[in-house]
Amino acid sequence: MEEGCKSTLPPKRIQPKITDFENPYRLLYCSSKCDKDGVIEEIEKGVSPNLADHNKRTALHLASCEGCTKIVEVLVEKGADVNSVDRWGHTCSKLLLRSDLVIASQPLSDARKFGHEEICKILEARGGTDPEFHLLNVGLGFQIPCCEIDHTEVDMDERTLIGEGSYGEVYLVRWRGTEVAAKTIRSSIASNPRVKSAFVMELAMWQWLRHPNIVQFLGVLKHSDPLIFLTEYLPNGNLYDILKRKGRLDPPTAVAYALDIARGMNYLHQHKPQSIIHRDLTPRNVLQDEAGHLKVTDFGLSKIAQERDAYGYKMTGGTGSYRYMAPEVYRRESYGQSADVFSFALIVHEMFQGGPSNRAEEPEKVADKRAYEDSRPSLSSNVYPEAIKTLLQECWHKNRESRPSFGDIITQLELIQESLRDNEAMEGHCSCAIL
Ligand SMILES: Nc1ncnc2c1ncn2[C@@H]1O[C@H](COP(=O)(O)OP(=O)(O)OP(=O)(O)O)[C@@H](O)[C@H]1O
Repeated sequence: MEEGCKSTLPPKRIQPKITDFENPYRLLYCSSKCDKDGVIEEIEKGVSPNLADHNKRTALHLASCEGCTKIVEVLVEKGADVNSVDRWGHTCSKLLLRSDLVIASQPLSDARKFGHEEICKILEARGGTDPEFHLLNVGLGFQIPCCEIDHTEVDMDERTLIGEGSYGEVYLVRWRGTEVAAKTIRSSIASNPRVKSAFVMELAMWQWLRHPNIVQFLGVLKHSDPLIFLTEYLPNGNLYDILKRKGRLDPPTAVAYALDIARGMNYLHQHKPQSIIHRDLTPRNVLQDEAGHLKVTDFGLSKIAQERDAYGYKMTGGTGSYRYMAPEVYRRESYGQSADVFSFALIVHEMFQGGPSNRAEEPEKVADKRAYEDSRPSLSSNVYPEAIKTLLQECWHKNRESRPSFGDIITQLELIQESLRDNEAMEGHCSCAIL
């Protein structure tokens, strides 16, 4: 404590912020990470076991997906609703199946989908139920595991344009009384049956994913041409626009945002049986929800962009992704999860900086210099806490094996977040005492 700082007053209370993760995210995060102590700690603090995120995904949904039997036991013991239905209700009751995998919005369905037998038994014993599924065909000539939505349920005439990406336009539409985003895939792209089927297969994978920091996929519009799929609507737009509007973020907000992205990415990388590598993690592919939390979107789709390249289509790098591209990806070498860690570091750097440090330079030139001259953004400004500087240097290390995993990044960011809170509390305490 600083000299002259009296300890007679209680520390100034830090007002909860939109980016505060204490509630409910810690319960949800601990549940998805099978952290039993963390879950018990949160419940003992008074957090409801039925507390849910913006999409009404509860801790039980997450633990059931991840196969965290011990967490499921604790939650049901503490009164968690085994039949809680998320925001999308039974939206995927019409499911396209190739195997006996299922998608649904209830914990039992989540557990069954991932083959967590023991959890299924626990939930069934407590009266857990499972929605109904059907075999359907999306009109591609073969059956694929993808949730299909009847076009009569979405009034495309009432659509509002939100933006445009390299695949097509994105609209705000109403579906069953809820505002959702409708992403269109240009006919020029989707008319190629191979590209279309690659897209739908990626979407099919996306539908299985459920995490508070991953944009929720809802389904593909039946017989749509251009191909249209629905995801949840994130009203606050993307991180690129947020940074353009707000400029540099204060360290607690930047760290909270970084944690959001890292948690979403960790979920993708830990996905079983196959890890999901994003390949195109950029501020434009990170969206903000009403509560101020960030969610990662469009993973896997860049794979198709590469395929499109082979067919003569434009690569996503042209829209700015080059700025975030790992050197090994740019050099067209083999790459893995650590390529996403590299992109993540550049995004975090921008959050502290208020935007890209080399705006004037062509994105491709930037990527080239990173790949062949080991050029990296400057960390000389005093806006970066020391621990953040160290983390960024590790994450954009030229040797990809030296980059940390997202699990490690989360641990480090949580420590940084804690120390920022301590500093804030200490500063508040000191200024109160002095006043
Ligand atoms: N689910 C969503 N909710 C709200 N806005 C969205 C949603 N998805 C995309 N958008 C907005 O629509 C615009 C276009 O998004 P899209 O994902 O098609 O392209 P992009 O990510 O900007 O570029 P690219 O396709 O090259 O990656 C962006 O401004 C984005 O913020």
